[in-house]
Amino acid sequence: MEVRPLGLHGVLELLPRKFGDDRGFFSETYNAERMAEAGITLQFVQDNHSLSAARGVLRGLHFQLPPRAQDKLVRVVKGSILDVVVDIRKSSPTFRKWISLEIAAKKWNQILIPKGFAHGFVTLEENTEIVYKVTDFYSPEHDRSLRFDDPSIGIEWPFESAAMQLSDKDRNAPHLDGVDLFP
Ligand SMILES: Cc1cn([C@H]2C[C@H](O)[C@@H](COP(=O)(O)OP(=O)(O)O[C@H]3O[C@H](C)C(=O)[C@H](O)[C@H]3O)O2)c(=O)[nH]c1=O
Repeated sequence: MEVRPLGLHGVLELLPRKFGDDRGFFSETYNAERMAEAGITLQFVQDNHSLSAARGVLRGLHFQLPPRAQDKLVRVVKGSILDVVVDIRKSSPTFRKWISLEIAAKKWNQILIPKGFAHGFVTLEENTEIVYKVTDFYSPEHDRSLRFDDPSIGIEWPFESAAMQLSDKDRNAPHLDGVDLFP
């Protein structure tokens, strides 16, 4: 498995091996030993799967607060997304900084997002499906949303705001200065 550091410390792009033949392909999409060899010893407890029917569906920015914060390992099994990660740790030298990465079934890449980061994505194709592992269970009481177009973060999305489809929760999420964050 290839591991590529991205522009925020601890956020990694992972590329598992894919064995193709005339039947199709086989890939170990998660292997704890391969992860440990890369210094990643997270214990995932829940798998999630979402389908977004349209191109331009934006989900996020979401995170769970401590003590129920989640590390996430995200991949796309159909279609493609522009994945966005924001550092929301007030004491971090990269607080408010964001990075984006295209994750696509065709690229077979994944992104590892540690606790302390808000996560969101916008779909680049219709009928995009993402599957992801998390290191703590869903806790509505600790689930938080952050405004995707907060000017104090300045995320450059590939579509105009009005052209993207969001849940009411996400469309009306608070800005950074109105959300409980990580210390
Ligand atoms: C996250 C989650 C949600 N749900 C229920 C709660 C709602 O009734 C329904 C849809 O939830 P939500 O609108 O928060 O789903 P997304 O907008 O896809 O949110 C996710 O997408 C962003 C990008 C993330 O990084 C998070 O993992 C997650 O927040 O599923 C559950 O039952 N378990 C869960 O773990």
